[in-house]
Amino acid sequence: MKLLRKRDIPEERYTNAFLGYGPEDSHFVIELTYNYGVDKYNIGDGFGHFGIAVEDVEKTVDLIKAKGGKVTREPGPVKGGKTVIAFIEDPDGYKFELLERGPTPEPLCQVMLRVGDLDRSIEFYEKAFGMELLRKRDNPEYKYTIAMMGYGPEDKSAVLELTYNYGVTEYDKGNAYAQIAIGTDDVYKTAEAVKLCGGKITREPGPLPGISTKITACLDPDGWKTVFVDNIDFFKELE
Ligand SMILES: C[C@@H](O)C(=O)SC[C@H](NC(=O)CC[C@H](N)C(=O)O)C(=O)NCC(=O)O
Repeated sequence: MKLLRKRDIPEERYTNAFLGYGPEDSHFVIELTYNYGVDKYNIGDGFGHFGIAVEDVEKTVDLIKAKGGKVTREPGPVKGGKTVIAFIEDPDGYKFELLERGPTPEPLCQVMLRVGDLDRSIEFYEKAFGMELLRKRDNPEYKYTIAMMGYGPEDKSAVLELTYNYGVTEYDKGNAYAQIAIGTDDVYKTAEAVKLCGGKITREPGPLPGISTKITACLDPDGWKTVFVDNIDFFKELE
């Protein structure tokens, strides 16, 4: 990944770094936040992983090992499937799944979150966020079902991988993973749609104090947070 941007906000005592495989105006990126003086967080057990598509999982794992990285699951076909995967962990304990795929414009391809009721989540992300159910796969042998939700095909854009483990309705969300962010043309209409679908607005739509970027924030039925950012305001911020 490349470091795309770093910004320090001393008045709020945090620093951000934005990392990804392409520019922020057209790619999914990871926003890392360092809060002054805080060096440990609880990741909990609800957040799953970020997915990264690579052309050769085995080779990537060798490189990661050579650089002293932590591999938590060796390369091999996913249990109950064919895709070659591996899991690695960053220094803060965030998990990354490496998925073997052909070349893609968006290697940073998944955010996996565990949910307590898959159909409830699918309906929410379809109706409130306008996402599409791209794929649903049940794996009875390993007692889980996944649903891929997104705005474009899995091999070309980042998707949300929702995982339901049979019988598990609640997870500890910890205090480390924060949110996904999605661009919108109208934060006010987005907030209305979220409210109509039973989502909880945690920040009413409007401009952020100090800068004019309009945002709104909400929680899904499991309490996972999403921030919507006005597209035009965001592009201006990047200029
Ligand atoms: C290719 C795509 O389908 C996957 O990678 S699924 C990955 C799979 N997911 C789960 O097992 C989810 C349920 C699990 N109980 C959880 O909550 O994480 C996975 O992680 N497989 C691991 C393996 O070693 O194959």
